[in-house]
Amino acid sequence: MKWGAVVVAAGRGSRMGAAENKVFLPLAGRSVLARTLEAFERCAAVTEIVVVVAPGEEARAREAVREANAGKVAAIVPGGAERQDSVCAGLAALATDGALVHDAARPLVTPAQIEACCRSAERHGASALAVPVKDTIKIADGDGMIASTPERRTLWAVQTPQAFARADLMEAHRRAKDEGAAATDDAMLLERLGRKVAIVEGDYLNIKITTPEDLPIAELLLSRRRQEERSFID
Ligand SMILES: Nc1ccn([C@@H]2O[C@H](COP(=O)(O)OP(=O)(O)OP(=O)(O)O)[C@@H](O)[C@H]2O)c(=O)n1
Ligand SMILES: C[C@](O)(CO)[C@H](O)COP(=O)(O)O
Repeated sequence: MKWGAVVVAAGRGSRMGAAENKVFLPLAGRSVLARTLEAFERCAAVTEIVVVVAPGEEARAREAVREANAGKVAAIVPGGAERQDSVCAGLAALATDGALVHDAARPLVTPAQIEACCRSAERHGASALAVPVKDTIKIADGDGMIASTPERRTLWAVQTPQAFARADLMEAHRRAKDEGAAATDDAMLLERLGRKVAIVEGDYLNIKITTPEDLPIAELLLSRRRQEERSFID
């Protein structure tokens, strides 16, 4: 199957509290978006990338594409009010049968993880990168009291990329829109139709840049990764 990626970058980054969209903040000398695009550019399984940006941020996105030397970027399209709307806009511009969806705000994703999601989706129909939850999770009632404790061994913290047959995901988005269903990730849209999504175990380093402390952590992780790559070559 040919794989294309929708990289969604059209959020506001309100929890980051920066003066600009967090995906354009610098991370080890390049923007967060450029770092993310580099990973997809380097993944052999991906043939095409669509970047979804907030209207008015197209020029900044083009700059990130240049920084990343991302020749696979086929289109930069405007996103919508919610992440779900932005994914939908990206899917419409993608030409491949396979569709990966990824948050621009997860710049530490690796080409190997992207490839693993593609292979798992080819086998199972759809897949999502995730890690086992380490903490004990509580469900609270409306008064801030603990209501119950779900069995931890069944819990996974889901990340992106998530991989689908493009037609299946477009249909799931169409159904969700018609039925007024909102989802914080794309796997949820297939789940609600009773479709299976396979978990691909990723790693805890594929963090989402969400709040200010995430940026220095990502810098540290990137520099450690570079050191490891250098010592492997030496
Ligand atoms: N309308 C939206 C909202 C989010 N995103 C993208 O979806 C990813 C994950 O969303 P999140 O981390 O929540 O980003 P923001 O919405 O930008 O952050 P916040 O919720 O703090 O405003 C990000 O890459 C973001 O740019 C998007 O493309 N379009
Ligand atoms: C898709 C996602 O990154 C999976 O962890 C996450 O759900 C995005 O959520 P957010 O509310 O947009 O931060």
